[in-house]
Amino acid sequence: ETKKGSFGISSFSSSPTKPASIFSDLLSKQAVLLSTEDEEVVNRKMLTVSGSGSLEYDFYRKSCPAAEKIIRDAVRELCKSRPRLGPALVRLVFHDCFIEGCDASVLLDGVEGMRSEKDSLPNESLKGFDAIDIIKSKLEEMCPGVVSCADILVLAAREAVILAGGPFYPLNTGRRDSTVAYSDMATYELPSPHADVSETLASFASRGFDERETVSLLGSHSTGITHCRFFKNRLYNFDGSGQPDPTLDSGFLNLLRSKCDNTLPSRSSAPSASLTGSTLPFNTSLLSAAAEAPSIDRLSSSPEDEEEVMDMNYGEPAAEFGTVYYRHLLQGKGLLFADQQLMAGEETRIWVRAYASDPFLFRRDFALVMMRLSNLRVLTAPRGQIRHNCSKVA
Ligand code: HEM
Ligand SMILES: [Ca+2]
Repeated sequence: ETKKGSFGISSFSSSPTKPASIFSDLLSKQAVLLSTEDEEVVNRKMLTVSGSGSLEYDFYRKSCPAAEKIIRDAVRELCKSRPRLGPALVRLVFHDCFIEGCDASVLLDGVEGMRSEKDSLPNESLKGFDAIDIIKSKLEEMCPGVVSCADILVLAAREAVILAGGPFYPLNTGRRDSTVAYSDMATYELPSPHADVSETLASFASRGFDERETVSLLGSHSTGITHCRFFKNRLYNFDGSGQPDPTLDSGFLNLLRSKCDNTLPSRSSAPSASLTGSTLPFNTSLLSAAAEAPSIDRLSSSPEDEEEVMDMNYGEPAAEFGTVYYRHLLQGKGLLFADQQLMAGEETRIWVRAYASDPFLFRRDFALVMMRLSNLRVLTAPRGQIRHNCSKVA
């Protein structure tokens, strides 16, 4: 079992001035397990500097002491039989927190007068909702009406990061759930896979993330899958040119073409057949692509046999979480256009290089940025509510 604090801690500076200095102390050393009390001290110190507002360390210690353990065990258990669940949970927390903060707004079903975020275009391929429901019902049995769906989301995603080989990061709790979904915002403000580097940076800057943080967050793309439709235009018809994206390495192009036919949604035709790749920006091209594509049951635990998907690591042996993603970018082998664009920005390129060559630096930065993501605009009492069922307002 991965222990809290097992991420390379051997010394701790007692009067740190900046989070970064704490983390470099903590994470650039060889792994040494801390005793439980030491862990507690370190976690509290890191949380104090992480700026999570009125959230609290171990918020449920009295009201539902087993909450965090129930979530951790459930995620581990579920991921054993569903290896694709973990990455889906990490993506889910990003799509929640990016839209009006970590308030579980993404989980709400649409009702009369309110469209759901789930049904917005960028969220169409989100999965893992059923897993959150399973975890929530376990918690409701134990302590009804106590643990928020928003806390479940961030804690479940943290566990999934660890299962993917990523770092542990401490999280405060006490988030509350929204009473509304922000469908339009989800449609227009989630970043596009077709965005260039300045669009991506602007999008993350609007949520308070700088270049370095944006590059480190994208390291999440070293786990999970992507559907071919999100990068197919790069293989066959980039920018309407009828040609592939010229920045794609040619061996890599052939590999991707062998996995992703140039037809939608059939798998059977030859890769070089017609040139139907999408060429327009996110809101238009994906609307049509998504409309043609077979719908995927987001609750289903079965493999995605209905539509072509590509492993984020395209089947290469699972290397270290994070590092492999940045090394691929250095080789021109980013899967999404937005991924590869990190090499087109002067400052983003510097961080890609840094993370490709220094796994400890990446783990440190990734832990910090996931803490920041998990604390975006949280709702705390008396605002918000605790839902009983994560897909419905209480
Ligand atoms: C420019 C920003 C980003 C864009 C354009 C983007 C886009 C995408 C796309 C198109 C997919 C494929 C989804 C599918 O085919 O089902 C994906 C997958 C994924 N994304 Fe992102 N993403 C971005 C940032 C992030 C961030 C910040 C995180 C987490 C902190 C994240 C985590 C993931 C994960 C874990 C997957 C794999 C999901 C799975 O296997 O089910 N992404 N992303
Ligand atoms: Ca939200």
